[in-house]
Order: sequence, then C-alpha cells, then structure tokens
Amino acid sequence: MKHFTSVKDVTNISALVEEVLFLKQQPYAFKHLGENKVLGLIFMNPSLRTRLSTQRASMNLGMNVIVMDINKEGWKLESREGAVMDGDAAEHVKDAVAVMGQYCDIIGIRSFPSLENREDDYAENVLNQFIRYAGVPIVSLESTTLHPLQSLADLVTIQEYKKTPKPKVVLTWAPHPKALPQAVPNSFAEWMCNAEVDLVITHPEGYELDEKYTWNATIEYDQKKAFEGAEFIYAKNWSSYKQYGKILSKDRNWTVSADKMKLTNEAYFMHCLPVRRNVVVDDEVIDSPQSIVIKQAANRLWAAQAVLKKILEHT
Ligand SMILES: NCCC[C@H](NC(=O)CCC(=O)O)C(=O)O
Ligand SMILES: NC(=O)OP(=O)(O)O
Repeated sequence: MKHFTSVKDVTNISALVEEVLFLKQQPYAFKHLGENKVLGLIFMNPSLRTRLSTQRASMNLGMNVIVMDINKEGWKLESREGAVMDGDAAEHVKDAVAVMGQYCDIIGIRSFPSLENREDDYAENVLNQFIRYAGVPIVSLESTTLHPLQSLADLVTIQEYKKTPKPKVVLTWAPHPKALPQAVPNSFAEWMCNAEVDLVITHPEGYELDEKYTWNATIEYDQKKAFEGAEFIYAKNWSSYKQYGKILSKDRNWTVSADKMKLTNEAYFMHCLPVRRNVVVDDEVIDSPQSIVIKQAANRLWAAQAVLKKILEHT
C-alpha cells in the first residue's frame, strides 16, 4: 500500500481485515518493522482516538512518532494555488509539506471541511497537496470527505459481532447542535458498499449523501422502518450535502432511543465517537450491553497498525 486515503487504496479488503484481527491477537509480532522510521501526525482539527490510536499503533511497530497540532503550533498556512501571500498566512502548504517530508517516513494528516463551498471541500485540496508535495506515503486521519481508518475499524467490528453472514447494517442520521462533516458517513457507506452487508441509510429528506458513496445502499426515510430487523445501528450526524453544510433539522425524534432499538434484531449500537449523549443517542442505549462503541474505538488501534504495517512493507 502506498497511500491510505480511501477504500480504493486497498487491493484486498478481506485480507486487510484479517491483518487487523491478526495484529489484535499478536500486537508485537512486527515490533522491529518500523525501527528507525518516523511517523509524523499533523492535525488541523481536534482528535482523541485518531491521535492516540495511531501513535500507539506506530509504537507497536517500533516506529518513532512526531505529533503536531499545526494550527496552534505552526505558522498560519495558505492552501490556495497562486495566492499573493500578503495577508495572515506566513507559509504555503506546499512548502510546509515538502519540509515535513524531509523529516518523516510516513505522514498522517487530519483536515476537516470548511462546509462553506462544496466544490472546494470535495476537491480535497489539503490532502492532495500532501500527496503531491510530501514525497512520502500519506495516511488520511479524516479528510474533508472521508475517514478510512474509522471505516476499517468499523468493518472489523461488524465482522467480529455479526450473527448472520450478510447482516443488515443501518446507518442512521441523528440530530446534533452543530453542522458536522459528511466524512464519517461517506466513508462508512463507501466501505460497507464493498462489504458483505445489507446497508440501509436512514435520514430526513435533504440529508442524502453523495451518491458516489451510497451506490449499493437502500435509502429509507422512515427511521423506524429502517430499524426493523437490523443487526447493527450505526448513528452519526452530518450536515446536508445537497444544501451544502446546512443544518436542516434538529428533530429529537431522530435520537436513537431504547424504544427504537426494540424494533431491531437485538442490534448492536455503534458510533465513531465523540458523541453528544441524549441528543444523538440516549444514555439508556449507549450504556446498554448492546453498545459496542468502546470495542469499536479499541479497534482503531489495530486498524491503524495494519495500515502502517502495509505501508512500511511497501517502502
Ligand atoms: N472523528 C470523528 C468525528 C469528528 C467530527 N465530529 C465533530 O466534530 C463533533 C464535534 C462536536 O460534537 O462538537 C465529525 O463529525 O466528522
Ligand atoms: N472517531 C474519531 O476519529 O475520533 P477523534 O476525532 O477523537 O480522533
């Protein structure tokens, strides 16, 4: 594997899932693979799970790791091509990235969307400049449109907990006070459309995701109908893709409640975290034995380790 920015970078998804499960059993089987190699983790936005799990994953492979919260600790960056830099920004992304590539053997980058201009966000300018100018493999730590490390961990978690060969997996929109990116649901749908699952996506009208990620999913506007017979309920808020970045609803009738979980086939509850309790999901559900959010977060470590291993083996 050269870069890891979407499911398209994976040649054999089931082999990668097996690799994740192997590393979960034997975390230190490749403890010398990354010796004398440095992973740089660059954050343009906050993180808990991605930062800590990827850092730990690199340690398990014997790598050294440098972490930078670039907006707080670095020079203000310009990302527009050809910009006349007489404003606030002191450094262009392409110079900063080329320099980082001199110090790191692999770079991870987190860069969220502005949610102001769909065309700009979906062009993935920051991620693509990292790929273009770093000269080293790039791992997405959640880009403007996708979160592949999360989706790989999600797929592994579903593989571990499924009760039938092709489980019904429901991605449900849930309310939230803020406008959030579409990266997690886009990426989840993209990975699930390539997996042995029956994917149903439920959301209020106007929250349709980019069809390029949902081609193999059924869209059901009635949340209760969607929940019937589900083996997994994956909750997430996102802002509108059609009316780009807008909050069209804060309807608490979409909150995942214990009553709604009763419609499912004793479904497991999943969420990528961080989660707004009693807005996205009721305490009663997330604190129930059917909630696997912590196991899901734990799998982030093994997912990151498998991806780093694949890249180290390639370089
Ligand atoms: N990496 C996991 C999700 C990150 C981000 N959530 C957030 O920004 C939540 C912020 C809040 O709840 O205030 C998102 O939805 O893409
Ligand atoms: N799920 C996830 O990516 O969490 P963080 O934003 O805390 O990294």
